Amino acid sequence: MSTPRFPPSPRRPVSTQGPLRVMLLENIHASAQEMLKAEGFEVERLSAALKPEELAERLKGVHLLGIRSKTTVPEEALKYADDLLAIGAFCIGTNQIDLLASSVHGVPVFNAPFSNTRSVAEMVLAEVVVLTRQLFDRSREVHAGQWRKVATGSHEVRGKTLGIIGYGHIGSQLGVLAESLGMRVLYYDVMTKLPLGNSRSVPTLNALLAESDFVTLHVPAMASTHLMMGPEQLAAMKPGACLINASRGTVVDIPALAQALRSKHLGGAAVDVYPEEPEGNSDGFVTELQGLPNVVLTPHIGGSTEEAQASIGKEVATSLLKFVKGGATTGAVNFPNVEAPINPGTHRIINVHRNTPGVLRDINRIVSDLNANIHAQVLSTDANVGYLVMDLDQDVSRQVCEAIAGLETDIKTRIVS
Ligand SMILES: NC(=O)c1ccc[n+]([C@@H]2O[C@H](COP(=O)([O-])OP(=O)(O)OC[C@H]3O[C@@H](n4cnc5c(N)ncnc54)[C@H](O)[C@@H]3O)[C@@H](O)[C@H]2O)c1
Ligand SMILES: O=C(O)CC[C@@H](O)C(=O)O
Repeated sequence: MSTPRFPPSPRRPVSTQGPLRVMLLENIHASAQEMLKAEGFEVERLSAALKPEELAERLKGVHLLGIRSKTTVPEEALKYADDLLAIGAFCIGTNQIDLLASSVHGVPVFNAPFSNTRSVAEMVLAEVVVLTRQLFDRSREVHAGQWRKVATGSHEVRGKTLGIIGYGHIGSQLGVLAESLGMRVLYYDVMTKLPLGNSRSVPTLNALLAESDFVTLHVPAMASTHLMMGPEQLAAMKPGACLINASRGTVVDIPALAQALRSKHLGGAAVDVYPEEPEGNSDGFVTELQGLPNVVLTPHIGGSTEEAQASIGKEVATSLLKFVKGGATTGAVNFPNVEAPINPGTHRIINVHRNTPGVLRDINRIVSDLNANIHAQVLSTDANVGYLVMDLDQDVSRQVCEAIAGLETDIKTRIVS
């Protein structure tokens, strides 16, 4: 775990006077824009990702940032984003964001942990059939005027074994769908998971690779999953087996996969995610896998269905609104989770501070010196930051807010009135 680098204390509350500014990147669904606009926010919606330097520049004065998987949010982009209240990752993966830096800059990150999982599971199931029947190759041939009616190497999926690596929201749904086609389902996960249907967990990755006709990856991008399918693991797969990766591009060693396909050790592959992906739809793309037989290449569209995107738009916009309006951090992936009922007739102070001893004492001294009455106070901390939601009498709330923002330990303070 890297050491947190706290920004200098802001000395002033975040200004939330006037309409809040929202920047949505990467073609986030219009459902999010509609919800945020309905609250009176100024919403700018762009179709592509921004490079970190441009992002840093354009984040000045922005209160809410919405991204998907292509926008990298490094610490540098957060340094001058003094007004940034929260980031919405309109997807599942949050590996593109420096979560520690966001947390110590007082910026919670919200994602959509379930909304696109069914879409991914359906696409992967389709790919199992497409690969075993070599449908894309046959289709390409007929498009080119070639008639190759062959059965060799084509199989039914009934009775074949699907090996799922990562039995989370996607992997477990996929297992249930695959059983409905008569497949045998094995899974390997680092956590103990409830097997659904007749699926069976195996104790090691190698045990899964040795038995599976199809191996599909559904793990997050993290140090322990980096290149987890390398030359050794690919060699451990059954001859003629197919590999599917719709998780993250860093999980599979692409040159090793290309080699395993060229040598015909593997019978095919479907790849949706790549170590480096273009930022927008007009950019070109090159991978070593292009042109190989029985290889399905898709442009990171596992979760790209209208149903999933509309639902993600609403889910993440709802989290952002609950945070802006009441300070709720439930579901934030990098922040202490707090959700306090609204106290009508009070003003709510939202404060993020360095988690060092004595901060609550200092804050309560300010409240007491200003003779303010506390109606509610909820504090939750993690290793780096403390997150405080406090409801006060309206007449003193602004003074209290300004005094708290002046504390050495302060990271971000605002008032919701
Ligand atoms: N292609 C797409 O468009 C698309 C869409 C959605 C999600 N994704 C990717 O799919 C990933 C999985 O999504 P999910 O919703 O199922 O996540 P999840 O968190 O529900 O499940 C991930 C599972 O992987 C397991 N795991 C972690 N490290 C492992 C390891 N080393 N070996 C085996 N298992 C391990 C976890 O214990 C967990 O059960 C996401 O993190 C995201 O990167 C891609
Ligand atoms: O929509 C995207 O950009 C990412 C989809 C997927 O990889 C996710 O993490 O949810």
